[in-house]
This record gives sequence, C-alpha cells and structure tokens, in this order.
Amino acid sequence: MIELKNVSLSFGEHPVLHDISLLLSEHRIAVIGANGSGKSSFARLLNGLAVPSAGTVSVDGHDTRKNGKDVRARVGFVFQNPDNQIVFPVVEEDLAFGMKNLGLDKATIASRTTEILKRYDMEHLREHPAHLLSGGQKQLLAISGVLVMNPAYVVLDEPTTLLDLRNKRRVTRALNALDQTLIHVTHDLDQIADYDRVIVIDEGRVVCDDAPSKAIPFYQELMA
Ligand SMILES: Nc1ncnc2c1ncn2[C@@H]1O[C@H](COP(=O)(O)OP(=O)(O)OP(=O)(O)O)[C@@H](O)[C@H]1O
Repeated sequence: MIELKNVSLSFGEHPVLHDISLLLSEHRIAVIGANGSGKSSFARLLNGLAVPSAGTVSVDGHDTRKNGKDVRARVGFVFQNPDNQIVFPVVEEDLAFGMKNLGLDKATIASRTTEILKRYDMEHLREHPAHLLSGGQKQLLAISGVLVMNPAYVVLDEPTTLLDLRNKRRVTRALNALDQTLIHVTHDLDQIADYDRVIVIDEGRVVCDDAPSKAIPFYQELMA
C-alpha cells in the first residue's frame, strides 16, 4: 500500500500540493485534473522522484525520504516522454539496464527480455537501435523497461499522449492486462471509465476521490 500523510510540496516559495492524505491500494487508480494542477508532482512523490516538503509518503512501510532504493524497487515510473526513459542505444540493452541494477543474473535477464518482447509483439526489434523506434514502440519499450523489473506498483504519467490511435489502444490494452496496482495520470477520460478509483486534483488539492461514475462528471463540471 502507498500512504501519503499530510503531504505538501513546494518548489522554493511556490506551493504545489497542499496537505494530501491518502491510502492507495486499489488495482486501477486514475489521477486527473487541469494543466498545472499538480498531477505530475503528485505522481513523482510516489516513487521518491520528489520528496515532500512536509508530511510523509511511504510504500509498503518504506519512507520515500529515507528508503529511496526500496521504494524504487517497488514502484516503477513511466514518464510522459519515453525519450526521458530510454537510455541505451539498443532495445535489449535498454531492457537489461534496470534488471542489472536489481542484481538479476544473466539467464533471468535474457528470459525476461524475451518474454516481454513477445508480450508486446516486439521480438523482431530486440537488436534494433532504440532511437529509431516509432513513438508508440518507444512508449512500449519504456513501459516494458519498467515491467521487466516486476514492480508491485506502476505509476504512469500520461503514457499515451504521443501515440496514434492504434498504439494508444495497444498501450491501453497492455496496461489493462497488468496485475500490478496502476496509478495513472491522464487527461483521457475514456481510458479510465472502468477504473476502481479516480482522484481529481485541482490547484494542488484533492477535490474529489471517488468511483469514475462520480469523479468524472465532477471533473467535467469543474472544467465547464
Ligand atoms: N521542478 C519544478 N520546479 C518549479 N516548479 C515546478 C516544478 N515542477 C512543477 N512545477 C510547478 O508545479 C505546478 C504543478 O505542475 P505539475 O507538472 O505537477 O502539473 P500537472 O497537473 O502534471 O500539469 P500538466 O497536466 O500540464 O502536465 C506548476 O505550476 C508547475 O509550474
């Protein structure tokens, strides 16, 4: 479970999130809100990419401020722009990177690489230069690079905004098939209609936290 207790976040003098307390344990959780409302900042708190200015964030009891390594082993983070995430020149090297950091042996790395490439129909791209992939393939590679590490939680910050309809559907299907707890920052309300929980953030505050049937109309009204 991810727990936020009285969490506030400021950048210098600029407050971005205000006194948020939440328990996150459902299978599919969406985070929605206007541009600049604080969604990415919220997401970045969940795996220790950002630490709170006040309050605590903990993942299965590990404080993100004190136990960053344990937290990052549990919480995978998929950035909006896959170019921020893909660091190695060849697809299989990029997939291996995170697993090497976890200390996995060569045979496990090779078998997980094969498995994930098969899962997303990308086996033929194993030795492909990563920078020559299409936007959708890059996004799938970025997601794959997180999933091969088998995190208990996957946080996604608008992972489909760059994609055409086919790749968006493909990524959406891939995400819907995951066993992990998913915390998904998105502007795409169609994608989250069957989620377990939707958190609406406005000006750095949680203003609605409910089922999609309640939270989505609330947000639409807020934006009207
Ligand atoms: N590293 C930073 N330094 C200073 N201010 C920041 C930083 N990151 C975000 N902010 C500010 O925090 C506020 C919230 O930004 P954030 O990216 O969390 O919003 P968002 O809801 O994800 O927006 P969008 O939907 O446009 O992606 C904005 O005013 C932004 O300018």
